[in-house]
Amino acid sequence: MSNNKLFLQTLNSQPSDKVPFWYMRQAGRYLPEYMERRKTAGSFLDLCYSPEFAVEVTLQPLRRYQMDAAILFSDILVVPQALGQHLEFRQGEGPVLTPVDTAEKLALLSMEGFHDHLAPVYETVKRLSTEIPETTTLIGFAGAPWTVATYMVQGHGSPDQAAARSMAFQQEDVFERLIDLLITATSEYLIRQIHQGAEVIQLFDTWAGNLPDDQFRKWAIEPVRRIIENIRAVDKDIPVIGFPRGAGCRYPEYISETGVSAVSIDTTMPLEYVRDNIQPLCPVQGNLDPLLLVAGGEALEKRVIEILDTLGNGPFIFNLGHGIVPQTPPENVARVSEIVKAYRKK
Ligand SMILES: Cc1c2[nH]c(c1CCC(=O)O)Cc1[nH]c(c(CCC(=O)O)c1C)Cc1[nH]c(c(CCC(=O)O)c1C)Cc1[nH]c(c(C)c1CCC(=O)O)C2
Repeated sequence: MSNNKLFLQTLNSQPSDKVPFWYMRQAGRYLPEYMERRKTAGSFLDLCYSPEFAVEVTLQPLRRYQMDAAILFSDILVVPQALGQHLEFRQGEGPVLTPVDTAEKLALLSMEGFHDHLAPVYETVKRLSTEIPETTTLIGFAGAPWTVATYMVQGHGSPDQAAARSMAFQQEDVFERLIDLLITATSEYLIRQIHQGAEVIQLFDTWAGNLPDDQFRKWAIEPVRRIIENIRAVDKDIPVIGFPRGAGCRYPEYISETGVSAVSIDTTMPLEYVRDNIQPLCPVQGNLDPLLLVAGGEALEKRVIEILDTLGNGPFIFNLGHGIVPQTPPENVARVSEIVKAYRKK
């Protein structure tokens, strides 16, 4: 293992006096150089399927802020697209898919052609593994099955994920087959990323928090447990960061049941609770509010220090509690990055 990588050291709970950092959605529309690239690349999905562009936009934030980790530039919804579901990203509207809400529509999806469709993503990972700086860790990722299913069933984003939650109650057998397909597809997708050079995997479960407790176990914990089992059968040491956003007091159960190596903590989690109840279980990552990063000023600096002082003495990766938003001033990201880089554990 390359022990000159602070990020990997921290994930392995090895002591260090510095705190590694990166930001969810660190590549994207808040950067003028991203917008410039996007103009020539065509649509957002074209950017995801062009290794040349995807490598370039992955590297853009690193040049500005020297994060400890680079995350593959892609999207969680390339998986349903590779399974045969129609997907577009409409300007100002986000993702639009043809809903998969019946057994008949589910039967149209398959693993045939799956890896061919995703070949450009694998190529991007391969190129990144040699192009990122030596001390930077490469993160591969996928959406967790529950969150991906919420978009697949509803056909677009929604505040309450009602279509998927209803389907899980009303057509449980069909919904379970959809989740099983996603477990297989996601495991294979991540194994390929690992083979091409991804050193850490993050599983994004953005909508996990909306599930009642028994459903949380069934659709957020169990699928992630199975994916981790599958990928560790191939690479027994691969670190996996879980992000069950909104899990609240269910974080400890999520950690012990899924086998994640670390968790990403959303903005709502109280720092002292995390320090006392979660950090003893595994390294944590988080949890600055992306909207405070937009607001900037003294309140931002104060909160960054508060997070570092509370969590910095255990294994900790500085990050946001959710992704960077497009209106974020790049100079605020620069300021926070400087504070974290200069910080030393006491
Ligand atoms: C739910 C989800 C999606 N995608 C993702 C999630 C889980 C994390 C989260 O909750 O933010 C994850 C994601 N999406 C993107 C990345 C790339 C890596 C990174 O820099 O973090 C990652 C890790 C790029 C993206 N994914 C998207 C963009 C913006 C596309 C553009 O350039 O117009 C980027 C850079 C689009 C996207 N993709 C998705 C939505 C709902 C949208 C539209 C909303 C929006 O526009 O921000 C699905």
